[in-house]
Order: sequence, then structure tokens, then C-alpha cells
Amino acid sequence: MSNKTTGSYTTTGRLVIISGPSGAGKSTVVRRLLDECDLPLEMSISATTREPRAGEQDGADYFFISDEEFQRRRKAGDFLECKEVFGLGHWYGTLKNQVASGLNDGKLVILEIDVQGALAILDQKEFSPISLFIQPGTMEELEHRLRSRGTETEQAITARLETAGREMLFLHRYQHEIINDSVDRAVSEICQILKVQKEKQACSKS
Ligand SMILES: Nc1nc2c(ncn2[C@@H]2O[C@H](COP(=O)(O)OP(=O)(O)O)[C@@H](O)[C@H]2O)c(=O)[nH]1
Ligand SMILES: Nc1ncnc2c1ncn2[C@@H]1O[C@H](COP(=O)(O)OP(=O)(O)O)[C@@H](O)[C@H]1O
Repeated sequence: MSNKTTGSYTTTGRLVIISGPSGAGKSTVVRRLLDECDLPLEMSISATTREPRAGEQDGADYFFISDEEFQRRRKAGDFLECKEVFGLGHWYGTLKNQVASGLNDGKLVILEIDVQGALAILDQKEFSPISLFIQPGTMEELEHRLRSRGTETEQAITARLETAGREMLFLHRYQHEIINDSVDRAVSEICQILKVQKEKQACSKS
């Protein structure tokens, strides 16, 4: 991942940060984007210490690992960024080895991560990620989506809603705001933004 001569990250690929409140529809939109957007996209699979939900697969949705393993890998420097999200004791982190080959191969490597993690990457000068903040329209809609998804306890829903209020304050740090009131529209807007960025990058190299 690190360019041996300059010590900086290679610029052939690009990180794409997709974040925003839990329940805004990030996973739904990213899944569709990977299927429908005609660009060299690659998903970075994060590690987490939370329990898998019904239907989630290790190595596809996340690498589900123990607290001990997570902290061991954290100390070993395996993460590009990692955070305890929602204050419920669950850690999430972007693994360096998940982004390295994609960046070297010129891919747009998608990081679906929380706002703290996004800010940590935006603060690292060696990256110039494309950053998108997905939001649901209203807090009422967010709560409705979290409840109807049916995956969280009441405590987890409350933590997500409280965190959402704080996350909205960082919207200005992102290049693009996507209001996900229609998945079709959100997917096509994001695909269009990524195409424009990819074109710009190609032009600046030629
Ligand atoms: N900082 C960071 N956040 C992550 C990472 N992977 C996932 N997240 C975020 O952790 C939060 C919780 O994710 P998850 O438990 O899957 O719940 P959901 O957002 O309600 O679907 C979401 O905001 C994710 O975007 C990661 O590698 N790093
Ligand atoms: N535009 C939308 N309109 C209505 N429901 C949506 C929309 N996008 C996502 N959802 C639903 O909202 C819930 C949360 O979406 P999800 O993708 O899991 O959010 P996140 O990954 O941001 O936590 C899911 O039940 C999903 O089907």
C-alpha cells in the first residue's frame, strides 16, 4: 500500500468514504451501487466485535472477531482506523490489508464507516478520499427505518439515535450529502459523483 519511494499512499486508486447515521440506508445503497454502477468498485470488509445478525456472513458482511483478537490486531497496527461505535462496547475497524490491493489496482475502494472513523481518515493527509454523507431525510424517518429493520434492541436503537444527532453536526466535513429518500435516486447520484471524480483523476494524469 505504501509507495516505497515517497512513503505516501499510491494514488492510482481512491478511497470512497460512505458514512452517515445508522439506519440511513448505507448498506442498502452500497449493495445496489456495487451491482449497478459501472465503475471499478471494491468493498472494504471491516472487522467488528459485534455479534453477527441473522443472515450475515463472516468474511462477507464483516470479519466477526473477538475482543481479544481485535485489540491484538489494533496493537499490531493492522487497522487504518478503528473505533468503538455507539458506546456499547463494540469495536469496528478498517483493515489495511482490505484496502491495499484495491488501491494499488486503481479501484475505488468503498469504506462504509461511522463518522468518527471517517474523520480519522479525512485528518490523515496521505489520503484524498471522496467523501459522502448519507442521510435519511428526517430523524423520524431514521427511527422508523431502525425499528422496521428489526435487528436492534431498544438500547441499541436509542444509542443509534443519540449518535445520529451528534453525527449530523459533521456533515460539513464531507464533500457530498446524499438524501436517501429513494434508493434508486441515491444510487444513481452516487454513481454519477464517482464517475465525475474518476474522469477528473484520469484527466489530471494525462
Ligand atoms: N469507524 C468504523 N466504523 C465502521 C466500520 N465498519 C462499520 N462501521 C460503522 O459502524 C456502525 C454500526 O454498524 P452496524 O453494526 O453494521 O450497524 P448499522 O449501521 O445499524 O447497520 C455503522 O455506522 C457502520 O458504518 C469500520 O471499519 N470503522
Ligand atoms: N430510501 C429508503 N427508503 C425506505 N427505506 C429504506 C431506504 N433505504 C434503506 N431503507 C431501509 O432502512 C433500513 C436501514 O437501512 P440499512 O441499509 O440497514 O442502513 P445502514 O446501513 O445505514 O444502517 C433497512 O430496513 C432498509 O431496507
